[in-house]
Amino acid sequence: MPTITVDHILDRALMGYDLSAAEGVVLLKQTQPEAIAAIRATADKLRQAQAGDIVTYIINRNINFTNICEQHCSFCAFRRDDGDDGAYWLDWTQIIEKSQDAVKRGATEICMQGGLNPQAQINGKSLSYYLKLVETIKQEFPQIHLHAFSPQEVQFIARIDGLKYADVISALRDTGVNSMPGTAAEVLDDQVRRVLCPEKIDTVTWLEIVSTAHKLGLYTTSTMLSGHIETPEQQIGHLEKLRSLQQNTINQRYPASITEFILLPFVGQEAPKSLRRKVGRDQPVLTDALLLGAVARIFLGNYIPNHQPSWVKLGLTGATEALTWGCNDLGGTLMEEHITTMAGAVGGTCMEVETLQTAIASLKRPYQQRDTLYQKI
Ligand SMILES: C[S@@+](CC[C@H](N)C(=O)[O-])C[C@H]1O[C@@H](n2cnc3c(N)ncnc32)[C@H](O)[C@@H]1O
Ligand SMILES: Nc1c(NC[C@H](O)[C@H](O)[C@H](O)CO)[nH]c(=O)[nH]c1=O
Ligand SMILES: N[C@@H](Cc1ccc(O)cc1)C(=O)O
Ligand code: SF4
Repeated sequence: MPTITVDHILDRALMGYDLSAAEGVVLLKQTQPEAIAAIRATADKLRQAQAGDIVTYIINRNINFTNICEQHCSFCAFRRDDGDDGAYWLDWTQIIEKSQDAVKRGATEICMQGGLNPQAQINGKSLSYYLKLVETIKQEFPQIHLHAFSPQEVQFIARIDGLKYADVISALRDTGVNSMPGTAAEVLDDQVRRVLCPEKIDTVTWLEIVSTAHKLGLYTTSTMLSGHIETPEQQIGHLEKLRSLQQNTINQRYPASITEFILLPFVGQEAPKSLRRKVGRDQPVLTDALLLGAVARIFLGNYIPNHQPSWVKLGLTGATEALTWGCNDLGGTLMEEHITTMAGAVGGTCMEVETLQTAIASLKRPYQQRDTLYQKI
């Protein structure tokens, strides 16, 4: 594809037009340095117009309450069977201690997700267990924003208890969940999902649960697990589904929407052998993640203004570089990270506020602490 086509696509994007899927694929397939530089520059200009120069971060803590999981996603090094080496399930005291420590260290958010543990029930009800998790944190720390439970976890509860997704989400919201992570999206393509996560919810169900959350007033994030077996066409198909969902959310005037897009490059080092062998590398390819992040900004930015790289997966240097490829947020301090660290990620498990600030300042951009919904703090 001649560069003239790329220039034409980028010019139209700068004028505010939405990219078509075919145009998105053209951008992703570029290999010439000049074309890639032009894509980066366009993503950076759109970032400035859509989100401004300030780079945000959040003081938050991850709590992964258990890694015991009934599913077997082919990318996941975190899951264990009950009784396996390294299997864990936090008790209520540990949950309170971690929350207390988070609050003491200035966290405004707890980001909570876990494995799908069939034993996590109270009086035979999965929902009762999850509500107790929420209550345990919220009774002690009502001020903390609880960002919790992926669409897959919502479906797990609904399936076990025979409930509608809306009933599960309303109950979680009424008990103290304030927003939901848009994880379990992986790649929204059922052909890819058959290899990556055959036991997970399908594409339509992920979209349905996220849309239901918005209808019920819960903001969500959105993610993509990239850099494994997916094609450029499937990557763009994923972005197209997120964009349509957000457009519909806006058109229907739902009370909440997607706050941000987070690219999650696959870490293969300790991932189950079959996928790791198929992918053939241990760590993400930074240049691939940067280009895909830039195309995501161009493709989604009219509707999803905030884009975050993952310092856990790319390292802080890689994530800082992504701030010049369309990203405007450096994510959270996290305090602890297990999921990708167990997969062999090199980025670390915790960031000090000063470290994030120094990284942002190295680009001569201003920094600002935010809350989960991107309000300044
Ligand atoms: C581990 S799950 C936790 C919540 C719940 N068990 C679920 O699957 O929805 C959270 C997300 O971590 C990401 N993740 C897991 N393993 C990863 C890996 N090896 N590299 C990058 N991201 C990974 C996936 O995108 C996954 O949806
Ligand atoms: N929690 C993890 C993130 N990012 C989450 C953000 O810090 C935050 O929860 C979000 O911006 C909502 O405000 N990224 C990872 O790679 N790994 C995590 O565990
Ligand atoms: N970043 C996601 C949560 C997340 C957690 C763990 C991961 O490995 C990846 C993503 C969100 O805030 O919505
Ligand atoms: S990604 Fe989530 S559902 Fe899949 S195996 Fe890991 S913990 Fe379980």
